[in-house]
Amino acid sequence: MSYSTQSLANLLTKAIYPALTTFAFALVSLLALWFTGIEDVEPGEPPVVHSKIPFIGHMIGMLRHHNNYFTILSERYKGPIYTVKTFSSRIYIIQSPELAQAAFRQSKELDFNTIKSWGCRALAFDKHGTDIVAHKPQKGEGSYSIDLHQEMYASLAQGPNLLETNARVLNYLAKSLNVVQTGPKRHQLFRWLRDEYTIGSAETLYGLPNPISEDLSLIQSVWDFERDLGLLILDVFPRFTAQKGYVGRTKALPAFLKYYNAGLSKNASALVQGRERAARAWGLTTEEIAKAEIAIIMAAGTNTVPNVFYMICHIFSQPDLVTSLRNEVAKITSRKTRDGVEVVTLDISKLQSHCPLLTACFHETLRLNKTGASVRTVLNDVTLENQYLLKKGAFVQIPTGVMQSDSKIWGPDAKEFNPQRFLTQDSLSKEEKKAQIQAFIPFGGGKHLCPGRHLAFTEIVAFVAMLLHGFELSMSDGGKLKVPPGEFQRLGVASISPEGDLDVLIKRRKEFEGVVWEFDVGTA
Ligand code: HEM
Repeated sequence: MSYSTQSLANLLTKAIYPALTTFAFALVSLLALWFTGIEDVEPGEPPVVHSKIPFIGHMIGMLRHHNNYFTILSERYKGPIYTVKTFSSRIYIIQSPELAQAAFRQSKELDFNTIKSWGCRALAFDKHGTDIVAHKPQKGEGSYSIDLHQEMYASLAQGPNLLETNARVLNYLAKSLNVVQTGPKRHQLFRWLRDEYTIGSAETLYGLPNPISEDLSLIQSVWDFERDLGLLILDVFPRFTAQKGYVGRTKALPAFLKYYNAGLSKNASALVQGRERAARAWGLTTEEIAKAEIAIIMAAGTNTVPNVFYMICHIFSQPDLVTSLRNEVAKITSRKTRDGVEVVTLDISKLQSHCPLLTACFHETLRLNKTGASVRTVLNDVTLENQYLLKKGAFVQIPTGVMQSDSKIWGPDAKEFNPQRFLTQDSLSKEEKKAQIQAFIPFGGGKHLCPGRHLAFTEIVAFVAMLLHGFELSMSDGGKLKVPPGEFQRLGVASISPEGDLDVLIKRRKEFEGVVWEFDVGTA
């Protein structure tokens, strides 16, 4: 044997063979653990649900199926909670309504702020702003996120501020119906609602003038930002990977900056003024305040519009339902002549008490259409309901769509639109009723339950009530409205939008030609 052959043999025996053997042993052990299901989860942690491809399978599944991946997994695993492992990180997926509510209650250990601080990447915050948002206060200490939470929840809670906000948005929506006169108006329904609600929300939240009223092309920017939100949070070359969202946020910034620099926020709603107060108190700059606002105009519109769209489609595709609802709505409207003009007023304070079927249609739309998930991070090891160990650093995910369409909870017609289910809950057993109440989570839950839920109810239900009372809606060929299929549910999207738009005709009902519509929002 020559010297070089000898040293190669030495190298193989001394270094490469042992390394290869160790590697092969590790691989076989990992695969054995994989196939026996005993991966490195601790006793007490929820059971692991495997992907078909070891290690990277769940990652591929999420990239391929986005939100639908959790529906696919729920068909394979029916238990109350399970663990999904991707490399070294774990996600606990909750499928039981009772555990979901328990998780919402654990707001100290199961934290929402970490997720929110990721939003800083989507908003292109630098280190200064991110540090202020992400700061975790010690016991007894204050923070920006605590103050912001207080300001937002106080401004949108039932009371004078909310009445004022309701009045602003409904005044705008009444205007958009008053322009529909005797002849039918043709609209792409989703596009029309998207534009009217985005302009209306901007007027409501920021007053006049505001960045959107000054440049209507920013409506598209807000919706592009929402579409690319997941990719903007990932923040990997967003200029190329999330082109439209990137351009949208880049365009919105100077417009909001101009608004704040001109002192126009003195006209804003209590919500926007409260956000600014908290931001300035904790040292965020005007540029950072302006950067953040695209997220608020997005939060106000991107759930509202798909839900008002599908509520209208479900209702106007069923003529019998339209008749029943018109009877309800007629009870909360009045007609008077004022200064020679006939005015029809809808009293929104009576919506819930006098329109139970309409309210049930709202809930049923949210049940079918609100997807996405509430996500939390585990700050410290915690045991949920004295049973399931959740490890520090993991994620908890509560998939709304899975919970709200589970036939074990909602019955065999769980995938169908049936508003009656919300009117007949009292006839269910105590356990069945409790499961439905706990599984209905369109607005999330616990400390972070959506603060905009009262506003959302009013702006959606009052608008649909007026549309029912005073207008006919049909497809452009005169046929009754269709319910179009929903589009692919991208990760990060919270409510399902339609795959395409609906070409519709809107016209006044004969008996309401020439009247002026208005909403009575009540007084504090
Ligand atoms: C149908 C309409 C709406 C739906 C379905 C909806 C749903 C949600 C959900 C699921 C969350 C997260 C809760 C959690 O993870 O537990 C949330 C948070 C939030 N929503 Fe809404 N929302 C709607 C309308 C609105 C409106 C009109 C506003 C008004 C500005 C708004 C403002 C917010 C804000 C500021 C948060 C963050 C709360 C926090 O930081 O703790 N939402 N919403």
